[in-house]
Amino acid sequence: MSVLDEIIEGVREDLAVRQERVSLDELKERAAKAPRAKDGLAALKGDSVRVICEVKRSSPSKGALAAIADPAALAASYEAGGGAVISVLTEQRRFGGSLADLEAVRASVDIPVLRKDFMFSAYQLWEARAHGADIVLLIVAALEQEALVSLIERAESIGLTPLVEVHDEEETERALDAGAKIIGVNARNLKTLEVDRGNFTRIAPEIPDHVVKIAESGVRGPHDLIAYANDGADAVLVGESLVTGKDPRTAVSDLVAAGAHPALRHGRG
Ligand SMILES: O=C(O)c1ccccc1NCC(=O)[C@H](O)[C@H](O)COP(=O)(O)O
Repeated sequence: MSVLDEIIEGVREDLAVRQERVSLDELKERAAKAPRAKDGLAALKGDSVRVICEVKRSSPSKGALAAIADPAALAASYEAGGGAVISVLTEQRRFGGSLADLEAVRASVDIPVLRKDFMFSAYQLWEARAHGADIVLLIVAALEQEALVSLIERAESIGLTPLVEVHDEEETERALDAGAKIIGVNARNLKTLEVDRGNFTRIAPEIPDHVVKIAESGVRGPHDLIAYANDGADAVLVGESLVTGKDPRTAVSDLVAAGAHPALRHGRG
């Protein structure tokens, strides 16, 4: 079984428990009371390279990364550093996250919040909205085409912005066929868990200009952001280097400053 299949099996089991406790109708009621969703698309494209900052305690590739006792405080420091979006990993077994983290982060920042999880059902989208998410991740490798199309439509219909994640050219074609407006190219191979930043270099030219391009994984500092930006990234998604560093606010502001350099402005905005 692949790592992705293993993760999804655990997510299905945990989801079944939550579905026993909270009905879809209850979730919809909570979602109706949640503050209006923020515009994820607008936050991710502009005349500088945007930085998506992740709350990530652990990962299948690295194990424990950081305890993160107060995800709200971490998110606030990301926002203070100039982050454009906060990504909250809500998967529990391998990443140590939760919907409580999502809710705490939502309450602590004004910028859009991404629920980063392994989504395959409308119930999870309603959960995301009910707990304050503005953006949701949809991983092409985890979804049949019909499900991908339907989840994109459903997400948009409830006010969420879908970020569609791909790993290769075939998945990119599927994402475009499904109508994705934001595509994240993940440098992390889901079979080997190795990071190859060249993935973005190879795949970005396949993505039309009107689609927002996000380079995910493997950003260790400004030099990686600049390399991704030179290959056409509108935004980068950064986890490990921020949660393992000493000063997340400064690390984010260094990335944001690099992304605002006039030399990177060509074709942006
Ligand atoms: O991080 C992992 O090991 C991982 C394994 C399997 C599926 C997804 C995984 N990570 C999720 C992500 O996409 C990253 O958290 C995100 O892109 C940030 O990457 P990084 O800056 O390298 O932590």
